[in-house]
Amino acid sequence: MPQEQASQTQTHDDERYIIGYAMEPKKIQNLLKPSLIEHARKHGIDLIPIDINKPLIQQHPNLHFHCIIQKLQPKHWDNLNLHQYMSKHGTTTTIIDPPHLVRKLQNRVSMLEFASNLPLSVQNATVGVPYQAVIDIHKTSGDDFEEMVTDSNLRFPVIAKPLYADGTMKSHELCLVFDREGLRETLNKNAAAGSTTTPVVLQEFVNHGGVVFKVYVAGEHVRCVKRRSLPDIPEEKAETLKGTLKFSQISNFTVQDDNGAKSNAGHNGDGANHLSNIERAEMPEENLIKELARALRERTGLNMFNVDVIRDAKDCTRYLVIDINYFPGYAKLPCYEPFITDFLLDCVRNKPAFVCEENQGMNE
Ligand SMILES: Nc1ncnc2c1ncn2[C@@H]1O[C@H](COP(=O)(O)OP(=O)(O)OP(=O)(O)O)[C@@H](O)[C@H]1O
Ligand SMILES: O=P(O)(O)O[C@H]1[C@H](OP(=O)(O)O)[C@@H](OP(=O)(O)O)[C@@H](O)[C@@H](O)[C@@H]1OP(=O)(O)O
Ligand SMILES: [Mg+2]
Ligand SMILES: [Mg+2]
Repeated sequence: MPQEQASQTQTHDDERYIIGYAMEPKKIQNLLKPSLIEHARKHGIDLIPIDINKPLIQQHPNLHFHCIIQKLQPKHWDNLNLHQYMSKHGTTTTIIDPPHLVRKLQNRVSMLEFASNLPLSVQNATVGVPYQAVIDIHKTSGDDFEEMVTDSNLRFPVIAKPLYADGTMKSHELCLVFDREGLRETLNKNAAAGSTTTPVVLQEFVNHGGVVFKVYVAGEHVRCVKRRSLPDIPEEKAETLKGTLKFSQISNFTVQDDNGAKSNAGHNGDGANHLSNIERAEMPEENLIKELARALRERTGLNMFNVDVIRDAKDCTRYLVIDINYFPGYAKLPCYEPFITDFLLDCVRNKPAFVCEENQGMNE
C-alpha cells in the first residue's frame, strides 16, 4: 500500500453536505482535528458535532444530516434516541454504521468468526485466525479447568484477552500466559474480581517477527501500516518460561514513536530491536490487503474499522487476523484527512457498496 496516497478528493458539484459526528470528547479530540475539519470543509463537507447526551431530534432543527458517523456506548444510543430521529429522517439520513453490526466486533469470538475461512487467493497466501478457546470462570471449576486445558489442545504460550472488546481500558488488558500454572493464576485473579469477572479468550500466541500490520478500512478506502508488536518467543525459551506477563495496547506506538524509543535505547533497549524488525518487515501484497478489506466489509456489513494482521514467522504465506476494531484511531495514519474526506464524500454520494440497509437495527 502506498503510504502517501494522493487524495482522490474532487468536488464534482457545488452542493454542500452535512455530516454529523456523535462520539465521546476524547475520540473527537483524537479524530476531528482542525486539519480534518478544514480539509472536509474545502471539499464540500461540513462536520457538525452531535451532543451524545440528548435526543438528536431536539438538536440542529434547521439542519439536514446527509449522514452520521458515530462511535458510541449503548447508553448514548438511548440518550440520542436515534430511532425517533430516523423514523422521521431515515429515508435521507444514513447512519454509519448500525450498532447491531458494530456490536459483533465487541466480542472477540464473533469478531474473529468474520475472518475465519476467508476465500482469499493472492500468491498462495492464506488469511485465517489463531486457535482460541473461551473460559467462563463462573462455569469452570478446578476439575473442569484441568479437563478444559487438556481437551482444548491449547499450546502455551497463549494470550488471555477479555472476551468483551467494548472500548473500556479493562478490555485492552491482555496477558501472556506461559504455562498451566500461569493460566490458573490468571483465572484465579479474574475470579477474585467477583461479579465484575468477564469471560476470557485464550488465544494461541503465534511468533510473527514483532510486527503487526494494521489495515485501516473506510468504505472502499484501505491503508496498511506497520506497527510494533510483541517480540517472538523462541521455542526453547517458551519451554522454560513460567507464569504470566501483563501488557496493554502495545501496538499503539507508531513507527515514529519507535524512533523515539530507539534514540532512547539506554532506557528501552528493546526499542531498537523492534524498530529494525519493523523497518525490515515486508508489507503484505497490496491485493491481499484489498481483498481482505473487501471480504470483511462484506461479511461484517461495516464500513469503518481496522484489522490487526500478523504473519506467521514459520510460514510467510500464512497471515492471521488477531483483532478487528470499530472506528479506530484513523488520525494516526499519515494524510488521514483526505482518506476520511474521500470516504465521507463516497457516503454522501451513496457510493459505498455496503451502507447499512435502511439503517435497520440502528437503535437496537
Ligand atoms: N495471537 C497472537 N499472537 C501473537 N501476538 C498477538 C496475538 N494476539 C495479540 N497479539 C499482540 O498483542 C497486541 C494486542 O492484542 P489485540 O490487538 O488483540 O488487543 P486489543 O487490546 O484489542 O488491541 P487494540 O488496541 O488494537 O484494540 C497485538 O497488537 C499483537 O501485538
Ligand atoms: O484512540 P486511538 O487512536 O488509540 O484508537 C484506538 C481506539 O481508541 P479510541 O476509540 O478511543 O480512539 C480503540 O478503540 P476501543 O477498542 O478502545 O473502542 C481501538 O480501536 C484501537 O485499535 C485504536 O488504536 P489503533 O488500532 O487505531 O492504533
Ligand atoms: Mg489490536
Ligand atoms: Mg482491539
